[in-house]
Amino acid sequence: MSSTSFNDPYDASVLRDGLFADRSAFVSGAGSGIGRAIVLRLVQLGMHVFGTGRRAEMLEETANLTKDMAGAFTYKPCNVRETDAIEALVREAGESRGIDLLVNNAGGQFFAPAAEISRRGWDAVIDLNLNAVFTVTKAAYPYLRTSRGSVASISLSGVDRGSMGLAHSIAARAGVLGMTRSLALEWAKDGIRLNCIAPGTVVTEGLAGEAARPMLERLVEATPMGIPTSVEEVAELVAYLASPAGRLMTGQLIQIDGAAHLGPGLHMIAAE
Ligand SMILES: CCCCCCCCCCC/C=C/C(=O)SCCNC(=O)CCNC(=O)[C@H](O)C(C)(C)COP(=O)(O)OP(=O)(O)OC[C@H]1O[C@@H](n2cnc3c(N)ncnc32)[C@H](O)[C@@H]1OP(=O)(O)O
Ligand SMILES: NC(=O)C1=CN([C@@H]2O[C@H](COP(=O)(O)OP(=O)(O)OC[C@H]3O[C@@H](n4cnc5c(N)ncnc54)[C@H](OP(=O)(O)O)[C@@H]3O)[C@@H](O)[C@H]2O)C=CC1
Repeated sequence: MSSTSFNDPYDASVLRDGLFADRSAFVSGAGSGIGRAIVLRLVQLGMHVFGTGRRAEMLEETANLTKDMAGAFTYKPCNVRETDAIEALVREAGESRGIDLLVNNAGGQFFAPAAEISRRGWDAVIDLNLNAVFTVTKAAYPYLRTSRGSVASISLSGVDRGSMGLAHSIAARAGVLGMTRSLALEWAKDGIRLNCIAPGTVVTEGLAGEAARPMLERLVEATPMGIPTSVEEVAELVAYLASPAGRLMTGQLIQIDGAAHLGPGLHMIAAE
């Protein structure tokens, strides 16, 4: 186990300043972890980002962090599982500035063996990680068509091979991957590109709240490269895919995980 602190900031920036001047993004789960890092990088690159999440105070903190940056961040709290409300919010953002980039990042689950997942628990995770992604993506379609924009959906490393303790979440993310590939075909004629980005272990508040430190150490040890994924490198990949360099990237699953998905991998670690 390396002595690297789990969440040291990592300078992953390779894209040029001003890259996204006059461009707009919609980011869900913008108040913490990976979503916040994505917002910060996009705003740094000049974008106007509209963010959402349930907790206003977290979104406000993200806003404070963007104050001196080139672009801008505005937000409104919303639960992505409330279909009418989130559709209205996407419309509001789209009508005010358009949407060049949609980032489906809000998500999460509880870790449990499948035999202990109730039907309500299953439905809750599918609702958050699959149904809401479809709702938001469909609501953004008219604006993405106008901008010939792109979509990045945050997935999970191991989505293509299964993961212990995560049957519900992997099923949902595999659904998003299928949706992404299908829409990459359907919407190619509109110039819209859609990709899934699958991080390995990212030591955000969200994961650290679930797993004790020894579990985090096991997660990192199960990563062949022995390094957790930083929020900054996920953010840079999102920005790259939205940039002109990503012009032909669509329908992809990109696992940014230090080879965790190739095994022995995170997918074999059971919740304890
Ligand atoms: C611990 C480490 C294991 C190792 C695994 C290795 C894999 C590593 C890589 C994975 C990396 C992933 C990281 C992340 O995703 S970080 C983000 C983490 N944060 C979260 O996930 C929090 C988000 N969770 C939620 O928002 C909610 O839990 C959720 C949407 C999933 C449900 O919300 P809701 O409010 O609808 O839920 P309720 O409380 O009303 O419950 C609904 C039913 O679900 C059942 N439930 C809830 N928790 C559990 C549990 N822990 N075990 C079993 N069942 C659970 C609950 O009982 C309800 O059902 P019933 O009414 O039938 O009881
Ligand atoms: N950390 C990790 O190791 C990995 C994480 N991921 C995925 O990356 C994404 C971001 O996770 P991460 O940053 O780590 O964890 P966080 O818990 O910090 O982020 C989840 C974000 O989603 C928001 N969110 C959750 N439920 C809803 C909802 N119903 N409506 C609106 N917003 C919601 C939360 O905000 P609020 O609570 O205010 O609503 C929060 O900002 C998730 O999809 C996660 O599953 C994927 C691979 C690995």
